[in-house]
Amino acid sequence: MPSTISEPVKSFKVPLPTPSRVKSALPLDESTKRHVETSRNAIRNLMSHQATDDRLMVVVGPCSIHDTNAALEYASLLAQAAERHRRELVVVMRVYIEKPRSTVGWKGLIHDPDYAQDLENPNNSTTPDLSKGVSTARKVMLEVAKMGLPVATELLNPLLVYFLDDVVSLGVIGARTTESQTHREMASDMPMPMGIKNGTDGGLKVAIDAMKAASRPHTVVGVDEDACLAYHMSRGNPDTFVILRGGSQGPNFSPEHIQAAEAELIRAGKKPAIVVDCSHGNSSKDYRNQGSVAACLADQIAVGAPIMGVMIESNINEGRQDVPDKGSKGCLKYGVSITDGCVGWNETESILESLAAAVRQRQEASTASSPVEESLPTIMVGQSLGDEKHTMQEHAVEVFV
Ligand SMILES: O=C[C@H](O)[C@H](O)COP(=O)(O)O
Ligand SMILES: C=C(OP(=O)(O)O)C(=O)O
Repeated sequence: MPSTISEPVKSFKVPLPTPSRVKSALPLDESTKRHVETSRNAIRNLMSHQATDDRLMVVVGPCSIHDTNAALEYASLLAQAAERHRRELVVVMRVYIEKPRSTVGWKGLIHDPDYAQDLENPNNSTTPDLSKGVSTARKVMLEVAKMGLPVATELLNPLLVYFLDDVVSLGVIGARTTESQTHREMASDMPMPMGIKNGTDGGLKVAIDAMKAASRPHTVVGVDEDACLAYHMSRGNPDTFVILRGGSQGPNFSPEHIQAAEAELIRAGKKPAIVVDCSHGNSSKDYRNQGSVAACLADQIAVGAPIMGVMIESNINEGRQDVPDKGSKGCLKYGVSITDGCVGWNETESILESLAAAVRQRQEASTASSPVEESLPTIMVGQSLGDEKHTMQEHAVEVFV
């Protein structure tokens, strides 16, 4: 007969350092701090369709990071590509150190920082090790940021985000937590722009509800400098946008989906800033489809669709591998995802090329058709949207004055 557990949880057994201790041990230097601030502002500008920045954001990188050496090799390839395309693309690296699981599975570097090393050493089975994980995750993000790449990550555990919030340029709320009040409270407290995915069923309303909730102040529970539970009022985060990632009802990256999403955002009084994920529900969870999704998005971008950014799951080598058991020496393939399948580096480069070419076309078209009014509906929309008595162009004028 199974024993019944009815005792309440009395205490947590393994202490974690406080976020402020880890931040002081692994500080942001002044130039990295400036880089984080500049890239957050660049993303904010893209969200508000500033005429001063007509580039496309591309959030690209591994589904998850399990091997920090491979992650940094990937980052150095990406930093060079970002430099090549700096006139067309704002390249942000996915540095995903925590994974939401549909049921169970590997939960990410922050829980299991020694995963790759432990595989090589059958006597070493020390995981999970969150104390080390928070520092390992912070170190890899700092390294990526120092290479000049803005860091994007899914903010999953609302207590762990405070170990990383100063180094992340773009936070994401994933499809499994978009409807969660705790995550909306966390988003309202974050100092960076936040992308909010549609729900796993493809529903956009939960993401728009999350944007509305995150824009307001909330009571948020965290820990103080002495590791005691505490709370404060968040400021409210006005810088949120939706990420269309498809879902169980199918993909949502077609021109009709983008137009419908734009209309829904405007009806809800939100800026029509839309990022589209080429992976997940939009690729039917097959990484080999990401290239054709990106090609369809490039066609739309070239003719001025209101797509502010694109997300791609990419790694050094393509595909995925099952998580080998601890001690399976030599089993782990280098630079291959242990979560979702990713496109490899060569394909990533050609996707970036084609997105950059689409942006050039869009830039050329907008320079050629200079009358400002013609391009107003998609490039000048301000935060005061939502009043249906106003036309888009009137809103644009409000933003200008
Ligand atoms: O992005 C990664 C996965 O899609 C997400 O973590 C869910 O994975 P799972 O359905 O394999 O658990
Ligand atoms: C888990 C992810 O995405 P989603 O929330 O869309 O499933 C992800 O981008 O890693």
